Amino acid sequence: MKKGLLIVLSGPSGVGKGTVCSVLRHKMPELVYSVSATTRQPRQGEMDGINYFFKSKEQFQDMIARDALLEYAEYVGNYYGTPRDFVDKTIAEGKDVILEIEVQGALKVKDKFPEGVFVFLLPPSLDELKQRITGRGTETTSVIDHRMSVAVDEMGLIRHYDYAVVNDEIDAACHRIQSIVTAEHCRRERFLAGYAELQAVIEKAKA
Ligand SMILES: Nc1ncnc2c1ncn2[C@@H]1O[C@H](COP(=O)(O)OP(=O)(O)OP(=O)(O)O)[C@@H](O)[C@H]1O
Ligand SMILES: Nc1nc2c(ncn2[C@@H]2O[C@H](COP(=O)(O)O)[C@@H](O)[C@H]2O)c(=O)[nH]1
Repeated sequence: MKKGLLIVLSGPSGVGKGTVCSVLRHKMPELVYSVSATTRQPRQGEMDGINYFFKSKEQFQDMIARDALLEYAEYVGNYYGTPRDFVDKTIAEGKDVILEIEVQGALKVKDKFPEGVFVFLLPPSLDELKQRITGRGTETTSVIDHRMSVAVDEMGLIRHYDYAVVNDEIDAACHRIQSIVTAEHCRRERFLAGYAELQAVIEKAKA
């Protein structure tokens, strides 16, 4: 069976990964979202198993020891990781999976899964990025400052990605990502049955 795509949406904190991903999931219901594990405390309204699998540090370390994570990273004082089995199983079923993860983790996925599609979401400017993190109102000033300094380092890693998408307008950013997914499917089609048939026609014409 044809395997699904692994799409990795990454970028600095506050750029809008979560927002874009949730709009994208409405626009592309066929896209399967991978729920991460984290040791961070739930924010108001977040639900276990929906937003994250909320774990204690011991539970998270046990997942690492069991090799149950495709990747994990420590980010601003907490651990975050992608459960491996869900991703493997879903892709093997031919469904496209989207991961919404930070930059260190995305680069680890790239090592293990180079055929993935790596998309870096960019803010229109650093000022706008700070306003978005601050405006969300979920972090203290010191965490915001820490996330901003990490963001600047992360942007230097954009060259490792396949695509850069500016999140100026949510719908426009989603549209760009939809186009990328469509293009990647078309790119992979060239190795499938139609391509083999085309080769046979070319060989026959040449004979
Ligand atoms: N295109 C946009 N224009 C204006 N505001 C936006 C846009 N995209 C997202 N936002 C706002 O920016 C804030 C941060 O967005 P979001 O939480 O999705 O970012 P994130 O990249 O997932 O952050 P984190 O990595 O910290 O979880 C939110 O308040 C969101 O409503
Ligand atoms: N490496 C990973 N990063 C992840 C994962 N799940 C989420 N994240 C990223 O962590 C930061 C902080 O998230 P927040 O919910 O505390 O704001 C953000 O950049 C997420 O994209 C994961 O499984 N692995």
